[in-house]
Amino acid sequence: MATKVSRTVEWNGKEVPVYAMQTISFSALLSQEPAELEKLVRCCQNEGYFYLDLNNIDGRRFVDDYQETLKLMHHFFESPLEVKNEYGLITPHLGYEPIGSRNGVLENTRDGYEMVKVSRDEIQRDSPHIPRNIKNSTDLKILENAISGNNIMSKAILSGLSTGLGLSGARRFENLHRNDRPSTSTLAMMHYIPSDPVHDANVGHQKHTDISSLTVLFTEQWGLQIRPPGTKEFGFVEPKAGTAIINVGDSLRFASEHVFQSCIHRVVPFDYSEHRYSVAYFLRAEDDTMFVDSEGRNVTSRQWHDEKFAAFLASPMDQAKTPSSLLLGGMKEDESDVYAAANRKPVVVEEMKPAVKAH
Ligand SMILES: O=C(O)CCC(=O)C(=O)O
Ligand SMILES: [Fe+2]
Repeated sequence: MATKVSRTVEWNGKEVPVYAMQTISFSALLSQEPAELEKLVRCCQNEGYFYLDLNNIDGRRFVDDYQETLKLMHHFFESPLEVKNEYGLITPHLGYEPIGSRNGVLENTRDGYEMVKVSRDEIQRDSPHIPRNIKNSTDLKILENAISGNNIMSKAILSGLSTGLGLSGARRFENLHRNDRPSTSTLAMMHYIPSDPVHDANVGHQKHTDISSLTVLFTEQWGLQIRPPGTKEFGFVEPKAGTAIINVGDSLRFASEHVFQSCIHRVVPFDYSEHRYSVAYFLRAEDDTMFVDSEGRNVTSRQWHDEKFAAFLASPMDQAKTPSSLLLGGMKEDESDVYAAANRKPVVVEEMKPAVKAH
């Protein structure tokens, strides 16, 4: 099925597609309406992404939670770097990553965002490990609401997919994502700094598929681009008020026996002068879930997470040596991507090491 382009926008000196995305109603999903479940299954099989419409009585609270999270993020990111680095990156799914911890979206750049992650397992502990500048009881409540709300949305989607595919009992996808089992599920809060792709050393977010089973993303700002299966170029995802952007990640692709599409995406500077904020919840499978990965290997969910995270953090040289099946979860691109190299004046970028704290 050909992917539809809803319109084009001018970006980087040319007209670029804005990809049309299906919308799934959270309300219809809760009632498991058969037509909605069929549409949901088709979205995951054909494209690997969709909007989740939260403009209804059950969904609006999650949009409100996102607004609260945004305020908390401003407070966190506007604190001095020493305060943020004091928390550091405790484990790959918990902690702070400063700007430039990973490769950027263009050759010879490092990334243009800082990120703080609070994991679902951590927020449930008696004294969770949380940065001290977002740790009062109001902050903890905001983080708990965001994590539980995103968990509820993503579980409703998993449940709809299981029913839509006729899976029962232990074969249902929810059964690989039980709430009381250890997992790397986490809430990632991101702040992208203004950047000019031609001159700046820190630009965007590298091309990848997500490690997760499902990603629930909130953002009000442009910048996210996807590369739908079979298309020849990246195009924008239009942010829409009252909706979350959902994409399938590698784990659900593997759990579906590689029938669902894991979404190839990246983040580019849209308005070069803008600070951009996004919140992604990564619902991940229980650590010891077994999958067959894109190379036919038997791996646990945790192993896939750890290997792919190491590839995310690897230097450009080391990353070039890892198979593309790791960064792209076995998804194929039809034609090579010219933006990454063509838009760059040759610059020398000092390699920056991520601030990973030993604990
Ligand atoms: O910031 C965004 O819009 C997407 C971020 C993303 O792709 C990720 O964190 O995996
Ligand atoms: Fe992503």
